[in-house]
Amino acid sequence: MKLLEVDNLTMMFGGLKAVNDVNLNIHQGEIVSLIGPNGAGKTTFFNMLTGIYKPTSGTIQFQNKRIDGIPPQKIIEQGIARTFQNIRLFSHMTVLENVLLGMHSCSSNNLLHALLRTKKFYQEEQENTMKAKELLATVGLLKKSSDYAKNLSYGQQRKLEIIRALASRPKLLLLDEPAAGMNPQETEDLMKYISGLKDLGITVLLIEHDMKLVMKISDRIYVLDHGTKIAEGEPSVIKSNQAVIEAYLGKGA
Ligand SMILES: Nc1ncnc2c1ncn2[C@@H]1O[C@H](COP(=O)(O)OP(=O)(O)OP(=O)(O)O)[C@@H](O)[C@H]1O
Repeated sequence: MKLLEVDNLTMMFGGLKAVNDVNLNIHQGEIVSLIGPNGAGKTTFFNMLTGIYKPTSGTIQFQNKRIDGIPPQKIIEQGIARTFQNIRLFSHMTVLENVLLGMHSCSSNNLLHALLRTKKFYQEEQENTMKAKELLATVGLLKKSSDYAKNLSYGQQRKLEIIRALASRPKLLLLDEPAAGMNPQETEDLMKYISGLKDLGITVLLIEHDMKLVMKISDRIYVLDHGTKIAEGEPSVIKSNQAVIEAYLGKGA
């Protein structure tokens, strides 16, 4: 089943076509990577998928419903969550609180229940805490639940970002350079973790510069260069694609 279908997506900033007429689709259960040199338009593409930017033209359908141009919060509610290139945790809150915040973005607990501190509110808080702890355990962060997010190592903060995104129970998880700044062992662990998300029914779209990781983990890869899609296919095909090699290494490569 097609989970995400993007047709002719374009984003202009003044005269600059940051994303130029891009088509992309993702099937349920796939791990798809979006790669390309610096400035290729990858993050702009994510920003359109998550409602931060309204596309200049083109359409985005998620589970057969148009989502282009709708606000970020509504997109989370539809089942798309993301992490950011620059870590965006609440550094003066605990690890557990950061995950709970991710949950509240999809919680049925409305303001009234929270204000009145109803029984329903407490029940839901308890359930959320349990689920948050279960999620933290999957990346070895349970014992850090009460630590401030700012006191985690860089690799741990990246993991926490992923857990916070997963807390909203997404069907599609967008990861923007999750391995940036990680050491080789942390990257290896992360790769296994992302692969494991498939078994939980989570589909992944990944922006990543670590080519070893991308080639190992991806079912399919899309390549952007200067906003335009220059290649798509399985890792073995992308590896030997001349346009891709030139985009990364320059003409004559
Ligand atoms: N808000 C904006 N206003 C103007 N130009 C922008 C804006 N956001 C991005 N751009 C430009 O759009 C182009 C694509 O940028 P984008 O950040 O999407 O690339 P990227 O592939 O994610 O790059 P990187 O790998 O370096 O993160 C760049 O030329 C960038 O300067």
